[in-house]
Amino acid sequence: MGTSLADLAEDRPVVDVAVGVLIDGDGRFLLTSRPEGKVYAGYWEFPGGKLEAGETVEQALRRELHEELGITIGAAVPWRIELVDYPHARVKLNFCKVFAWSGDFEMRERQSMSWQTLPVAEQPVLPGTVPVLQWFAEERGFTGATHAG
Ligand SMILES: Nc1nc2c([nH]c(=O)n2[C@H]2C[C@H](O)[C@@H](COP(=O)(O)OP(=O)(O)OP(=O)(O)O)O2)c(=O)[nH]1
Repeated sequence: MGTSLADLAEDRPVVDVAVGVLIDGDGRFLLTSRPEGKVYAGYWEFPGGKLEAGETVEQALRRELHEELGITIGAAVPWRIELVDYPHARVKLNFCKVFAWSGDFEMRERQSMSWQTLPVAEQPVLPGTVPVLQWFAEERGFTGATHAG
């Protein structure tokens, strides 16, 4: 039996990522654009980043959102997990809802931020972000396209 490309893809290590879905008092959620110099630069996503050794998802999320946005989050409520195979990596996205934070938003990586509801007006949206919009649609009884393009 030979090894197919698919088998090799399955063997790629999984990179754990903590992703924050910040929701404000009006039910809007925060999207940020990926900074220059990263893969998918300019694409809109939920803020977050990779876990460092020994970190829990919540710890990584608290660190990343402080580093990237200057805020300190309260509790991170685990929502859903998604596995995405990109050409550059195989990522496990640990999405958490966040309803409380303190501090003023600062775009420390010169990214942009945008509070959105459905349908999302910003584009392009990162492929790994699209399912989250669908989960919101299901939760909120929203029908129709969740985002442009
Ligand atoms: N933050 C975030 N990442 C996402 C989302 N959807 C999605 O597929 N990803 C992917 C893109 C990247 O492959 C990975 C996150 O890695 P990253 O490069 O942003 O993480 P990082 O800030 O730790 O980056 P670095 O230190 O390596 O520069 O997860 C999302 O909604 N938010």
